[in-house]
Amino acid sequence: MEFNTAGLISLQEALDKMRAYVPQKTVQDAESLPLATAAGRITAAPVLSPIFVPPFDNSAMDGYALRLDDLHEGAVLPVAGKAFAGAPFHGEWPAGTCIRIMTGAPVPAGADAVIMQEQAEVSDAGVRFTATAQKGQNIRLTGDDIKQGDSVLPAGVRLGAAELPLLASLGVTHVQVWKPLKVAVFSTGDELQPVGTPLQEGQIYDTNRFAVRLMLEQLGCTVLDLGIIRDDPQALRKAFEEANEFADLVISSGGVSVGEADYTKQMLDELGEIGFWKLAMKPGKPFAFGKLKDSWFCGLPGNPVSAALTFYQLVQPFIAQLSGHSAWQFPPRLKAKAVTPLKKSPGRLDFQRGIFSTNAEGQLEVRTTGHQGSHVFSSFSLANCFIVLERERDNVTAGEIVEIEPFNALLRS
Ligand SMILES: Nc1nc2c(c(=O)[nH]1)N[C@H]1C(S)=C(S)[C@@H](COP(=O)(O)OP(=O)(O)OC[C@H]3O[C@@H](n4cnc5c(N)ncnc54)[C@H](O)[C@@H]3O)O[C@H]1N2
Ligand code: MOO
Ligand SMILES: [Mg+2]
Repeated sequence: MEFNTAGLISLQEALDKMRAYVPQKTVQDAESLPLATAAGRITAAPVLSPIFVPPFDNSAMDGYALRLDDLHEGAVLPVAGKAFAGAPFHGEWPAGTCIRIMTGAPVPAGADAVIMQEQAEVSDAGVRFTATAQKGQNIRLTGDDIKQGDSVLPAGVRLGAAELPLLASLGVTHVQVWKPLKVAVFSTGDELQPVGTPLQEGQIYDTNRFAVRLMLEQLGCTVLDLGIIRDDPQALRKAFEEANEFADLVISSGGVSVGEADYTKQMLDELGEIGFWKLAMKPGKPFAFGKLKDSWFCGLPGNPVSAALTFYQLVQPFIAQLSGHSAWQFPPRLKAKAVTPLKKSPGRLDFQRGIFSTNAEGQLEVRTTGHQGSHVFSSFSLANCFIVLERERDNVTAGEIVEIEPFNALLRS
């Protein structure tokens, strides 16, 4: 049976509405951190290079630095000195001689080229070259890679293993980054028990808080975990108020649908304002977004697959925007051949969990992880992508081309 989906907003409308709530960041939101503690943070301003890279002309080869004027047929050039990386040559360099030079060593003033030692014959008289040279050959020029004052990283990028070593290579000691977002999280449900507690009749373990907390930590947020809150309006009001007090963003799970113990939407209405509720998306139909007194609010549905999926598809981009992570984007969607049939009824954009791979012909293909119920979390742990099926389409037969969205590091680290 399918629900009546007429009044549901699309995922894109929901994302647009959430984006409209994102404020402009100000200088108070930024801080300066030493490089060693800035991993995972987002740049708040472009980083400019304080130096030229390389900082001086240097040799790309182990060989001999020379003046091209001295390089005539049959010439034998005595060695006038040596230049090492870290120990430049500073002596007299008479005409008609060359300098022994190692890779990375500063090129002595006046040298036109470096000839690699494989193209040199050394005797007591000096060095005879077996190849000619072009002006500038094997010399890495000052500022070849980066000029002093160049912007090497824009604002809005996350600092990781590709970015921080670059800044270290420039001698940058501190970097301007955005302060981490403070996020409060709680699960709601009388049936929920934390891991480590024996289950009584009708009880289950709390999956969602574990999933949400882990993803928040990966996104670089500072997390306040308020635990499991009973399906009781008083207890919920207290949790909402405490969360709002601490956090920029409050995330709950469960109680967001229409059952007699579902109070989330009512709380949001009483304590703040509802931005939207209910999406044409599967899983993840009941999802509440809005504003509390001092924070934003996202109410994830209780079913674990729905909670993880709505976090991934809606909350993750919202957090990226609130965190100033403007370079953030989902991995691009790809076309793949479905090698298993997929069940789908029209009405909601469907994010099924799939496993994609390259077949013997080099084409992408995708298979279902099996049972797609929103309580079946194993469908997530087996998968490496979403199979994205448009809102109004129905079943997919094996052999059809479908769209897939590979998981990013949040789900596949
Ligand atoms: N009459 C209708 N019923 C339901 C509708 C609907 O449109 N009309 N929508 C269904 C859909 S879709 C979803 S998704 C769920 C969402 O329910 P709630 O957000 O109200 O969540 P609960 O009722 O509290 O729980 C649902 C389900 O998930 C389990 N759960 C809850 N929290 C956790 C947790 N932290 N860890 C693991 N499992 C959790 C809970 O035990 C329930 O089984 O509503 C449908 N109903
Ligand atoms: O959206 Mo519910 O999340 O389909 O199970
Ligand atoms: Mg419910």
